Amino acid sequence: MADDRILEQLAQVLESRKGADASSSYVASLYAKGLDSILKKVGEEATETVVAAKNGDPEQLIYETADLWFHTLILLAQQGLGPGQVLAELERRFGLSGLEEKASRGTR
Ligand SMILES: N=c1c2ncn([C@@H]3O[C@H](COP(=O)(O)OP(=O)(O)OP(=O)(O)O)[C@@H](O)[C@H]3O)c2ncn1[C@@H]1O[C@H](COP(=O)(O)O)[C@@H](O)[C@H]1O
Repeated sequence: MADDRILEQLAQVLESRKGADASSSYVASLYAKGLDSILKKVGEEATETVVAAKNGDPEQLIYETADLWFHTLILLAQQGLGPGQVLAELERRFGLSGLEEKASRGTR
């Protein structure tokens, strides 16, 4: 089972890359290229994720989804946001749907 703190840990690394040397860090090089380049990568990775799903290849789908999540985290960081805010929004929706209560009672 993967450690679900990885998103926050990765977000900390992404934050630390702000102002880092672009020649030694992929993330810093993407920050240096600016928002449009980050958005282009997010779009590409989303397309590659769709293709992986259409190909019916689970391993490729996991790999491409990781690329998509990673580049989305870079986008959030560049915009001064982080995964905590997205997770809080998902948690809020989960609570609104009533599933949270049912899950805690073990009756889905
Ligand atoms: N998770 C990743 C990660 N996933 C993908 N990539 C890089 O993202 C780039 C683009 O990925 P693609 O799949 O699109 O590869 P590509 O199409 O061949 O590359 P492009 O020509 O499109 O740039 C590649 O150079 C990958 O190495 C990543 N680079 C870094 N990380 C994490 O980010 C941390 C900080 O990285 P640095 O800033 O490089 O130190 C690392 O410790 C890792 O944990």
